[in-house]
Amino acid sequence: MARSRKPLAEPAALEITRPRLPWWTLLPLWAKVILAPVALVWSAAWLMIRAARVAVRYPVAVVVGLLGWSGYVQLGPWWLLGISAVVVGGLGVWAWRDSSSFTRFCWCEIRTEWRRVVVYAWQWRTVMRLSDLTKSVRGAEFRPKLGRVRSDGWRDRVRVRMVKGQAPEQWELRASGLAHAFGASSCRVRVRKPGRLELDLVHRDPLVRPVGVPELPPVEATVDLKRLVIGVAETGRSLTLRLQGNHVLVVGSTGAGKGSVMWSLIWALAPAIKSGLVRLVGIDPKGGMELGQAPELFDRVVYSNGGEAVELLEQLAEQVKERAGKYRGWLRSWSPKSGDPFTLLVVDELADVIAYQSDKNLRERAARAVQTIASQGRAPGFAVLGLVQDPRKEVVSFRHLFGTKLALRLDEPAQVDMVLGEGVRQRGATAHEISENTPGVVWVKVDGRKEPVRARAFHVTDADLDRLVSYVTGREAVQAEVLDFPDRVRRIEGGAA
Ligand SMILES: Nc1ncnc2c1ncn2[C@@H]1O[C@H](COP(=O)(O)OP(=O)(O)OP(=O)(O)O)[C@@H](O)[C@H]1O
Repeated sequence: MARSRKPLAEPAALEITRPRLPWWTLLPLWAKVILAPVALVWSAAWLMIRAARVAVRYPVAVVVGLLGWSGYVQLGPWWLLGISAVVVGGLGVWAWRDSSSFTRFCWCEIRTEWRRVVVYAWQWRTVMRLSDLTKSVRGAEFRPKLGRVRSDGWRDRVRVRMVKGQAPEQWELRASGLAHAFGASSCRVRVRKPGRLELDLVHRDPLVRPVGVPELPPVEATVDLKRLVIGVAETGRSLTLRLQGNHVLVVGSTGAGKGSVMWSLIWALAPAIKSGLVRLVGIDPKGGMELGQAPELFDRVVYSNGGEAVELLEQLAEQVKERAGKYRGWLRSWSPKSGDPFTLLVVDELADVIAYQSDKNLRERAARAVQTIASQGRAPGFAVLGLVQDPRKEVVSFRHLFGTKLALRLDEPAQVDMVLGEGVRQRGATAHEISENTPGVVWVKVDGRKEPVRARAFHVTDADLDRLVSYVTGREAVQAEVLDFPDRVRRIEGGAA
């Protein structure tokens, strides 16, 4: 039987892409000869730039490597070992005698270089691809460039050059994934300049420990009302608040530490309160649970949200107008030479006064007065410190009048947006994630500054408040006498207990 020679199936067309040769291979030989020296110089310059970049990014590794190599060549292995032991010993003594300067100038540098190589440079390409932050156009891949890395111990600051056409919002959406990929607990995205970002990859919270109040300054110390130190930022710098020409809104759930922000501010004002330069006026609708701890510091304090509180607010609103009239054509804004005291109005639960008051008339009068003080009081030397538990619309409708907003621990992400404004949470201000174990930790947003700041207010204890009262009044604080509970024997002897 004749066997058919026909194949079972037609072979498939060969489907391979034609190899793309570099453009210069297509040049004629004479052009290659002419261009060879130019290419050589260009390659040498490129190599030198790469080497310089490595030296800038890894100075410790490069210097140690070069010194080690030249020591080995010139002196031999035993000398090199001896010198290395002496250097390591010297560094150990430095770390032991002055750990802060050692950490700052030496350990930080070593850690930075190590983390750059091991964590970021090593995984960069994979993480960028898996996070969908690369772009492919006609077979060419465009990848964000890893820039300078700086490791501060508790966070790594990683600079990035974005791919053209990319937006910071794309990075903000992927922040959580990036944090997990690089083994961090959170990632914040900051825009440095067009096309350049800085990622804050946070590993641990530097604010877990409470921060005690600083020593009270001498009574003659001058107080800068534009820079009052009320705590410590996570970067280790002081957290300052501006009172002159400003109003401050503090929002936090119950037990979040609103009291510590308020008392830290009053602590910073102490010399000015003593000298009469600053006058405190307070409203505490919770019956004095907060301001009642140190009423001696206040010029006037009301412990309700009723008629008395509303009258006080209206008096202040009237004073704002009077002062504005007095300063007209004389002073542009309040200064100590006006002879008037700078007035700080502290309202412990602002919502109780302007929103939850059941009497509609009182509520509206209070809201009108607070609005007058907040909108017209900056220049004539009035500031409002409003503390709020519940950032609902009725309260936060006043938000735009407060130049500085502080969000302590909040219950939901939406509340963060209500307090700090849209987009601030995406930039990292996750006040709803503050732990219940760290009262006093706060996100601060100042109008006109894009980046929010995370910090912890000083922890002002009852003993500190007693010291503050003695400092301002010059009298010893009166301590309540704690009596022993009568024991059983005395009760029987004396009849009824
Ligand atoms: N900055 C701080 N550092 C350490 N502990 C703090 C700090 N602030 C407050 N605390 C502690 O947290 C607890 C609650 O603080 P605080 O009463 O100030 O909260 P609050 O927000 O005013 O609460 P509430 O709304 O119920 O009045 C207190 O036990 C206090 O000692």
